[in-house]
This record gives sequence, C-alpha cells and structure tokens, in this order.
Amino acid sequence: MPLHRLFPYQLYLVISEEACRGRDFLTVARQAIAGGVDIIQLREKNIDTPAYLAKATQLKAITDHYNIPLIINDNVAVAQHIGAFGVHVGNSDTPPTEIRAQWGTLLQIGYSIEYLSQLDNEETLVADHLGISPVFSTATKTDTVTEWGLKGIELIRSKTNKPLIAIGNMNKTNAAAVMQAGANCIAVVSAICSAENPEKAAYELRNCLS
Ligand SMILES: Cc1ncc(COP(=O)(O)OP(=O)(O)O)c(N)n1
Ligand SMILES: Cc1nc(C(=O)O)sc1CCOP(=O)(O)O
Ligand SMILES: [Mg+2]
Repeated sequence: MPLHRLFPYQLYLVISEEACRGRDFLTVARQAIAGGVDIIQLREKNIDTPAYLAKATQLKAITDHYNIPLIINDNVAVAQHIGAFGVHVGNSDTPPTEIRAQWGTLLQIGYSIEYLSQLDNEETLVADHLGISPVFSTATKTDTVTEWGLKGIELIRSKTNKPLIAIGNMNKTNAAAVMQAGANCIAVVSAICSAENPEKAAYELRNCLS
C-alpha cells in the first residue's frame, strides 16, 4: 500500500496551552484547522491525568466536528479514554510494544526516532509512524539528542517504509525541502501556535507542501 494511504496527513499541529501564548488553545486549534492542518497532537507536559483528560475531551469535540484525527502525547490512558486516533511516545514513555500488547490496533502509535539503532528494534517495528526527532534543534523542546537535518531524513527514509513525521523547527522556509528529503508530513508547534494569525500560518505552510 502506498505510504500516503497509510498516513494521509501532511500538516500536523502539535498543540499545548503554553505554546498558544495566553490565547485559548481551543480557538487556536479551530483556526489552525480552518487554515488546513489535517492532524493534531495534544501535548501537555507537567499536568495530571484528570486535567489532561479534561483538555483532551474538549479538543476531541472539535477534532471530531471537523473529522480531524487527534493524537495524545505520552498519556496512553487519556488517549484510550477519549477514543483518540492515536498516541505519540518517545524513549522515556510507555514502549510501543506494551501499548500494542494492551490495546492491539485500537490506537495508532507514533514513536520518536532519536538514534539510528532504533530502526532495528522491536519498538519501531510495531509503531505505525515515526517522528524524526528533531530534524532541526528548536527552543520548543531542548532535551533532544540528534539533529537529523535533511541528510538524516534521507538516511532514515532509506532504512524504513514507515510514514515519517518531520519535527523540530519546521517552518515555511524548510517545509518543502524536508518533504523532498523523504518526510511524509511536517509537525509544528510554534510556527502555528505562536503565530499572530494561526489560520494564515497554517494556510501558508500547507501551500509549501505538495
Ligand atoms: C510527531 C512527534 N514526534 C516527536 C515527538 C517527541 O516525543 P518525545 O520524544 O516523547 O518527547 P515529548 O514530546 O514527550 O517531550 C512528538 N511529541 N511528536
Ligand atoms: C514536540 C517536539 N518534539 C520534538 C522532537 O525533536 O522530538 S521537537 C518538538 C517541538 C517542535 O516545536 P517547534 O515546531 O516549535 O520547533
Ligand atoms: Mg514523550
């Protein structure tokens, strides 16, 4: 099956209340959807599960309304509870094999690739799509390991057929090159959440993608 059928999303918004700079994150999500994002991840760090659940439930009402898949970062219980499309985990989170063992194919699993050696492990094998973590270093998340760059995308592309999500300082100036290097999708926080006009920012990013 062609990759775009497995993961038919090209513009991926990763949203948190903090990234929206005092604006209502639900309003920013609606604006981003109007501008053309086609998948959203809720990424709240340092929040307890009841508070995460409350935010996820509110956002799910919006994503359902617009028929946009919602992914929950880190918290599998929240993802499962709200009937999310999927969950995104990294090397410090619940491993994909555990999620798969418990929930089968109920949740799509995104998994961060920080080391090339991960491409040979069981966690990558069971994941549905992979985050290239990060393509370029970013102030939004500083606890990262490898800055993959365009060459890193090409290398990872040559080693896996899984859908690749490019994350880390993605913006209008690099989106086309990142896709050209082999990514299937770009994921952004600040380029949309911190933009003065999130709808326009999403629309302009969308136009950089094929
Ligand atoms: C699409 C996507 N890719 C990578 C990440 C990073 O996940 P992780 O390494 O678990 O780090 P945190 O986001 O949990 O800080 C992501 N969230 N989304
Ligand atoms: C959530 C996240 N994960 C990353 C990774 O490298 O795994 S970088 C990142 C934040 C991306 O923010 P911005 O679009 O503002 O650069
Ligand atoms: Mg994580």
